[in-house]
Amino acid sequence: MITTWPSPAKLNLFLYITGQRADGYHELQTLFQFLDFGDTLTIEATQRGALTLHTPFAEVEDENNLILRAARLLKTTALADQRIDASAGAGFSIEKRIPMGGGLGGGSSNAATVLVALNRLWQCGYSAETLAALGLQLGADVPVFIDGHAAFAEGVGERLYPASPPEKWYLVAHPGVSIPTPAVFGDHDLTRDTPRRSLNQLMDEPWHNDCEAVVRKRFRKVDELLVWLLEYAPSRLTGTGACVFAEFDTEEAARRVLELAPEWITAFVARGMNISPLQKRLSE
Ligand SMILES: C[C@@](CO)(OP(=O)(O)O)[C@H](O)COP(=O)(O)OP(=O)(O)OC[C@H]1O[C@@H](n2ccc(N)nc2=O)[C@H](O)[C@@H]1O
Ligand SMILES: Nc1ncnc2c1ncn2[C@@H]1O[C@H](COP(=O)(O)OP(=O)(O)O)[C@@H](O)[C@H]1O
Repeated sequence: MITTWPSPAKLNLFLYITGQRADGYHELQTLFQFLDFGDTLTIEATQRGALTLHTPFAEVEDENNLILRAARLLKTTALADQRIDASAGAGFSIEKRIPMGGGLGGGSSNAATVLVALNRLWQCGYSAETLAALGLQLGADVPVFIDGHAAFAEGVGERLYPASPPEKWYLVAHPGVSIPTPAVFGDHDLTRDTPRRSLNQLMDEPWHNDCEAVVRKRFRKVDELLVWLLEYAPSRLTGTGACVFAEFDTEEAARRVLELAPEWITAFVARGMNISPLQKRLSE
């Protein structure tokens, strides 16, 4: 049977770096919200054993593709736990809409969707907590996509607390550059000592992203994009970039600005969602 699954994008509505662990990873306080915009995965569970991506990416070898890495991880784990046998297989196709390396979490979201969907299709019976722990091995943002609820995250993103920020409309814009996460975390000028605050305190204060200054300094296009957007609405970076978002109370207001966007800007309008489209699909 062929099934289709949403794989939504996320925004980091704020992102603060509060320290650095001994292993070099940065301690964050961040607020995740999903978008009603994302990729669509088509998955066919088979009994032929193989895990196949029918729509390979030009930019990513199959071996490194998070779709197949997530599928392999679930298969290995479920085989060891004797929840499936070696004949469990799957074929994947994806309609990719989320720009890669954009800070919109596309790769992590694809991994989460694959774990959740195969858990259902292969009837592995793992809880969301177990899937999230597995997903964390693939990327810090995978657990929030599995959990499916907007969340305040601490640590490197593994401690999640459900949150319900306003579901605003966003103009999300891509400056045409891809920014690798390590380039930002490795920058000497990065702010790494923002004091830790409670969620209540954070919700009451204006929101920022500690990566923004470094990204604006290193990538002129991101700076130009923010200068342009800030004329119209509060705007900032998501994740470690490259995408930025401007927030609006209505879709019409966001679309009016979209129409004014200069040609070099690729942008779309989407709504913030506190329950992810994947979560909604699961409860259908
Ligand atoms: C900071 C966030 C916020 O959403 O950025 P985006 O990737 O979405 O832009 C994520 O948590 C990113 O997590 P994740 O996507 O797993 O990071 P990776 O690409 O695996 O990290 C690449 C490298 O960045 C550094 N890194 C990453 C996360 C972190 N909290 N501290 C770090 O220092 C590490 O050197 C790591 O090896
Ligand atoms: N299925 C996938 N979708 C997107 N990126 C993937 C995928 N598999 C592996 N990657 C790699 O992960 C990197 C980060 O991707 P992504 O999660 O979309 O961006 P970000 O971490 O900036 O939000 C990409 O640049 C790409 O090399």
